[in-house]
Amino acid sequence: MPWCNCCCLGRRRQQQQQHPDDSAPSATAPSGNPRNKVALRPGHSLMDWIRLGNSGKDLTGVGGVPRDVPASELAKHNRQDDAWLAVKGRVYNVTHYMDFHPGGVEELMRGVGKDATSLFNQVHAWVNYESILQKCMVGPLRGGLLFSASKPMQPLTQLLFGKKGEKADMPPPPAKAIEYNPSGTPSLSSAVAPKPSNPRLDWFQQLGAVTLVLYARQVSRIPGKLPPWVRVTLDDGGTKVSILVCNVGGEPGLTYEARLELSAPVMWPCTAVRVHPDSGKVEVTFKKATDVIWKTFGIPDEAHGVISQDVQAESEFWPVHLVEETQVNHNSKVLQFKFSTRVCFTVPVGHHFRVQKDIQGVIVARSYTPIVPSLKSYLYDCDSIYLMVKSYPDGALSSALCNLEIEQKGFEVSRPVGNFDARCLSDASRLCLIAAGTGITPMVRVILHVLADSRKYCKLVKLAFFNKTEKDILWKEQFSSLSQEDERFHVQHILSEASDDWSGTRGRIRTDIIESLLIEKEGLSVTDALKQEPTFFCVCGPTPFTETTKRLLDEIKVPKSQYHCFLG
Ligand code: HEM
Repeated sequence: MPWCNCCCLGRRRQQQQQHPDDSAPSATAPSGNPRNKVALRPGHSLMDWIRLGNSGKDLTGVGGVPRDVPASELAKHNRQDDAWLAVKGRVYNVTHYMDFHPGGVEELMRGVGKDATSLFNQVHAWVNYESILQKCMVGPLRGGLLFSASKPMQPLTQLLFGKKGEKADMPPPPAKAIEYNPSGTPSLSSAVAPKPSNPRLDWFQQLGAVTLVLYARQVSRIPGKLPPWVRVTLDDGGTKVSILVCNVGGEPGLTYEARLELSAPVMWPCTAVRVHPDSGKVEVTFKKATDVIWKTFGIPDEAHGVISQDVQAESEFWPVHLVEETQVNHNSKVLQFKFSTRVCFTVPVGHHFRVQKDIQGVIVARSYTPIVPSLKSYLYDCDSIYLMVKSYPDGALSSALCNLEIEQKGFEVSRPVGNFDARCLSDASRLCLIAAGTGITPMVRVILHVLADSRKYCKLVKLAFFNKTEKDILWKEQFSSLSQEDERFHVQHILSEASDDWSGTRGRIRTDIIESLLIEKEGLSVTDALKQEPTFFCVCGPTPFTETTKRLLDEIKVPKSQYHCFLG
């Protein structure tokens, strides 16, 4: 078994050892929490760094004129007061960045004077270094390979002298495509490992609605397989539809695109997108623009039916705008966004996406797990996204999000990212959720997913929710109402800085709190409790919280296959 599918932390480390140059999207922070970072001195936030970059100061140390850097020259700049490093074929002068580096000077020094690509990727492949360090670039590393990073690389001249916010104009590498072949046999398979078969297309209609159905491959629940998700787009005329199915047959990054020209226009947004993870069946329903029975659904367009290993996925971002906001507590809001173009996604339970914004010429990004409008009404428009955002005083992105005006644009979201397969919950009759702060966000859809299961197999969902003070607790009333409405759901609040009148549990994550989730009868051991009731744990919070909880679960001998840590 290459890695444990049920623990992001385990997977992340193993991946790093095997494949230092692979990005590990599953390890990105799903909750929007700050990671395990050092405390930066006042005046050294990301916003301060952006201001310094825009101040006109030469941060390259070489007058801002790009030049080739041989490895021998790079090696000489290995001191804290004269520090260069190379990432993915480009050399950066990080001397001024030292005190701004969220991981601290000591960590950054590990990469100086050399090609730090592998080290960088091992620690945080998702970091948008090209944008953050754009004003520090010395030039290409002579003999080094220019990689395509999270976005297509920007040409050197543009990075050094380009206009702010300008889009990269170097084309991304081509997708390795298998052209549609009506016989169902892929005509070119050299670059794609698995042998996919083209999903079958079907449709049905009512007077006012049409449903397009794709039968993609069945998805087995085994490590390494990912649940499918779907992106739907419609052109302004309402007839050209694209349905992109991702992770076809559970194969990470394998996509199939149905591109159809409909017989008559339909309305946007689509009224439903359903994905059945086990069968791989996808259904997309549109309201017809005119109530009339169609003779055919239409015709496939010439680009229909391409199966490809999607190498552009990480550079695909979609603009969104704010449509509504709800204050949740003193520093957090639920923000409802809509896509600004005719696109919508399904996001698998426990998956997240990157939200990014150009802030004074620097692309600042953070991961957020989408939630639902509320625990009571969790049906919403296909083209809406709900984010729970906590505003951090120094958080460039979170404060920009929390200070948005209605209808304001400027933010973009990526495709869904993650390695969680919610089907791992289906064998558990008891689910124990351990969350801290905004680490609650992945739990929201996990809870609703389990409680909505028509088989009602899960008898108990227990949430242990850690916060500092009572006013920090997110959705306290909503969780309390849910526990009154559904007797399977229980919530326990634990506060680390509780006021004197707090009658609930106090402290931080510890063994007895975890055991109390499991052991209902006095004297029962953890092993017996686990045997009596098949149990699954989900954990999410800031990285130290998650690491500690993982260690405690290991200590009390909860099998690794029975917990999942969302790295926060
Ligand atoms: C190559 C040597 C480097 C090492 C060993 C290193 C190490 C670290 C560590 C340990 C952290 C904190 C823990 C974590 O977030 O997981 C961190 C955070 C961070 N580092 Fe680095 N770093 C390096 C290079 C860089 C470079 C070149 C940049 C350029 C922009 C950078 C930007 C950041 C950012 C933005 C964070 C915060 C990440 C987040 O909030 O998700 N680091 N780094």
